[in-house]
Amino acid sequence: MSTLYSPNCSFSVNDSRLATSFSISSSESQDSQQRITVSSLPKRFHRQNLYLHSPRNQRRNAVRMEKGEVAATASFPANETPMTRFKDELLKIKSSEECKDVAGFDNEESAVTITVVGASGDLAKKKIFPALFHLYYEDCLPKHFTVFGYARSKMTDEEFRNMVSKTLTCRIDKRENCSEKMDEFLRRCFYHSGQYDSEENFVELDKKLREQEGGRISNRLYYLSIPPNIFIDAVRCASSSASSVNGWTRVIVEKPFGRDSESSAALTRGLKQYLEEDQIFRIDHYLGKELVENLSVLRFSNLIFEPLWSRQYIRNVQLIFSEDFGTEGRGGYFDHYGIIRDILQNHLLQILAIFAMETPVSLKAEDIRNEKVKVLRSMKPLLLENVAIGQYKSHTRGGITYPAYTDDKTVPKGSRTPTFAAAALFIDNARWDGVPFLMKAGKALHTKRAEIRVQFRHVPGNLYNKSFGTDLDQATNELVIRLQPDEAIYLKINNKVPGLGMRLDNSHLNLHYAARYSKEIPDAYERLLLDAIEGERRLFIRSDELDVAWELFTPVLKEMEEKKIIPEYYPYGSRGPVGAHYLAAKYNLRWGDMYV
Ligand SMILES: NC(=O)C1=CN([C@@H]2O[C@H](COP(=O)(O)OP(=O)(O)OC[C@H]3O[C@@H](n4cnc5c(N)ncnc54)[C@H](OP(=O)(O)O)[C@@H]3O)[C@@H](O)[C@H]2O)C=CC1
Ligand SMILES: O=C1O[C@H](COP(=O)(O)O)[C@@H](O)[C@H](O)[C@H]1O
Repeated sequence: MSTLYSPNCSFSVNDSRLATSFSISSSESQDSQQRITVSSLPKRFHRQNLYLHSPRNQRRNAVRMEKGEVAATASFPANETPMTRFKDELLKIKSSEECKDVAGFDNEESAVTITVVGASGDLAKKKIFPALFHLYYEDCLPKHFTVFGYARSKMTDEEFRNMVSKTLTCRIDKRENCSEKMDEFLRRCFYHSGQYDSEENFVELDKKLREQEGGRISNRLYYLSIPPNIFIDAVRCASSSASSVNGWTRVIVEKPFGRDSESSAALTRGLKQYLEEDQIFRIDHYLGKELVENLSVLRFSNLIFEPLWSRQYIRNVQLIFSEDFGTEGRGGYFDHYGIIRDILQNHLLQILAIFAMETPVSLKAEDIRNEKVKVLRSMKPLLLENVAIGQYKSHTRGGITYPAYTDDKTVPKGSRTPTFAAAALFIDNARWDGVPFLMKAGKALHTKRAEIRVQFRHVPGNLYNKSFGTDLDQATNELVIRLQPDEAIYLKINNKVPGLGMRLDNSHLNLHYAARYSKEIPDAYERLLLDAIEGERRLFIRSDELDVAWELFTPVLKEMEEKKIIPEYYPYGSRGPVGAHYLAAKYNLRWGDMYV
C-alpha cells in the first residue's frame, strides 16, 4: 500500500493485503498546519500506533488509535511532506505546491500515459517495463495510467503485450495474485509503430493517447530509451505532435548526455528548443539506488557522522564500481564512450557530489541540486597524471576462455578504449582540501560490486599501535557503504579479541539490509519513474550540474585521445591493472577492496 494524496482532500485506502480499508483526510488550518485525520479504522487496529513522520525536521509523532471514528489527528507544517506509517506501510502525503503535479493519482479527471520510445530495445525490456509493473503491483501508479510502446519495429498490441510479459517477474517474496496483476497491467499496455523523426507518426500516437485518456486531463511522460543521436528528432516530434494540451509533458532522457562539454551543450540546446528545463528529466540510475538515497540520511540525521565528515577526520574516500562481465553485446556503444564516460563522469561523480556537498537548505530538489553544483564547481580539473586506465584481455581459467574486449565484433580492431579507469580527484574547499577522492571502475573484473569506502585518519598517539603491528591501514576505521549487491553499511572498528590477553582485531559493526529489513529493495528505475511521474526532480540531473561534470572530465579525455594513451591490459576476471595501485600509492593510500 503506497498511496499518494493531496492536502485539503480525503480519500479511502483499500488494501487487499491488509484486508482493510480506512480513510485519511488532510486540511490546512489557520496556523498553516496540515491536520491529518485518519478515520473509520477497523476495530482490529484500535489501540495500535499510527506513525506520522516529518522528514524535514525529523519529527516523529506516534498517535495511538483509540476508536474507529476520527481515530487520530496530528499537525504538520503546511509546506511539508509528512509520511504516515502504519503496519510498516508508507503513505506519502504530498505538500500543497506539488498538488497540481500529482493530479491524476487519485482523481477521476486526469490520466497519465507513459510512452517508452525505443520500446523494442534492451533497456526497455530489461529495466523500464519491469519497473513499471512493480510500481503497478505496489499500487503506486495513478488510477488512469496507460503504458505505450513506440518504436520502428512492427508489432500489434497483442505482440507487444507478449513481449512485455516476458520481461515481468513477480518479486521474490511472491505475493498472491501476481499473475492477475500482470494481466491487469498488460491490458493497460499499447503499442504504436513509427519512425522517430516522423511528425505524422507522432500525430497517430497522439490520437491513440487521446483515446486512452478518454477526455481526462492529459499528463504525458516520454521515456527516451533510444540511441542519443535520435533524441532531438524524437523530442521535436513528441513536443510538436503529441504533447499534452491541458496537463504536463515530461521527458526522461537516458545517458549518455553527450561525450564531452561541447556535445553535451549541443544536446542541451537541442532539447531546450522544444522543452523547458523543468520538463527534462536526465536520468542517472545510480541516484535511484537505495543506498545512494540513504547517503544523506546517514550523514545528516545521525549526529555521529556529520562532525567527522571533513578533512579533519577523513583521510580519503573511495568510490568503487566493478562488474564481473565484459561489454558483451554493448561493445558498439561502449567503444564510442569508454569507462570514464560510462561510469566515472556520471554515476561515480554523482555519488561524490552527494557525499561531499554541504548541508542543503532543505530537501527540496533545487536546494539539493544547488549544493551538488557548488561542490562540483569547487573541484580541481582532473589531471592525466591522476588517471590510470586499462583494457581487459582474454584469459583462460578452469578450461574456459574469456574474450578480450577487442574480440567483440562490434569493437574496432586495435581499439584503445579503456574498460577500466582509476582516478584521483580533489575538492578545493575548506571541508575537503587535500582529501583524495579515489574512483575506480572496471568491466570484466573478478567481482560485481559498487561501494563507497570512507577511510578515516589514524588515531593520534594510539595507545594500541603495538597490538596491531605495523599495518596501520588495517587498524584505521573505515565506513563502507555497499550499494550492491547485498546492500550493507558497515563500520570497521578496532576491538579487543575476548580473552585474557590483549589482542586487537578489526571487526565490523554491520547493518546488513537483508538481515535487518524484510522488505525488498526496489529497483532504482522504480524510484526514478515514480519521481518523474510525481514531478520530483531531486534525483535527476540539472543542466548546470551536467555542464560542470563535463568541465571536470573533458580536458583529460581530450588529452588522452590526443596523446593516444595505451591502456594497461589486464586479464578478464582479474582485479584490474596495477596502475590503479600505483595511483593510490602516490597518495600513500591503499584500495579498501583489496582486503575483501
Ligand atoms: N541497455 C542498457 O543497459 C543501458 C542503456 N542506456 C541508454 O538507454 C538508451 C537505450 O538503450 P538500449 O535499449 O540499450 O538501446 P538499443 O540499442 O536496444 O536501442 C533501443 C531501440 O532503439 C531503436 N534503434 C536502435 N538503433 C537505432 C538507430 N541507429 N536508429 C534508429 N533507431 C534505433 C531500436 O528500435 P526499433 O528498431 O524498433 O526502432 C531499438 O530497439 C540509450 O541511450 C543507451 O545509451 C543507459 C544505461 C544502460
Ligand atoms: O549505466 C550503466 O550502468 C550499468 C551498471 O548498472 P547497474 O545498476 O547494473 O550497476 C553498466 O553495466 C553500463 O555499462 C552503464 O552504461
